[in-house]
Amino acid sequence: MDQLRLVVGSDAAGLTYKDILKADLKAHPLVHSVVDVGVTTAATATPYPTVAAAAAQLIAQGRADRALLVCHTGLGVAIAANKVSGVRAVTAHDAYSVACAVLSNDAQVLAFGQGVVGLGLARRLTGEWLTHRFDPTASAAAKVALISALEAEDLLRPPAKPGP
Ligand SMILES: O=C[C@H](O)[C@H](O)COP(=O)(O)O
Repeated sequence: MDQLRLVVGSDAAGLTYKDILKADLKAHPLVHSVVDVGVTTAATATPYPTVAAAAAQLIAQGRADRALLVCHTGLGVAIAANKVSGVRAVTAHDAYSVACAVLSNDAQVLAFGQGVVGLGLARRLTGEWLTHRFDPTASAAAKVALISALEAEDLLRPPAKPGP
């Protein structure tokens, strides 16, 4: 199984978990590298969208394979990461969802809530997450391609106003 180039990031509310999970990841045989986009101290006020965008952009640029993001709930970092074109981010706190996020949705970003999930479970889920790989020949791929098509066609843009 290929090693993964990872990014980790958090706001101050997710810093404790982010640093522990980062250490776990750096020691894992399925991990090639870990880039930390911050924050690095509890006094750092960088807001969660800024951190999430920095991590997601590394993925969109092809400089990382996956990101693990932590905030208080795991919700805000996922919402923000999903604003970066080509990035699919989910919040998941159970093993089945973590597996399906990769196998079904080809999500590159996993988000945890430090205020939601226990540290032991977060560490276990992180280890399991590393073992999952999306199969581009699976039927799920066509549905993931539809997500990409939504971005490419910019279907969320308001329709042009009719002419006079
Ligand atoms: O989703 C947002 C996160 O939980 C964040 O850590 C806390 O955000 P808030 O301070 O805006 O509630």
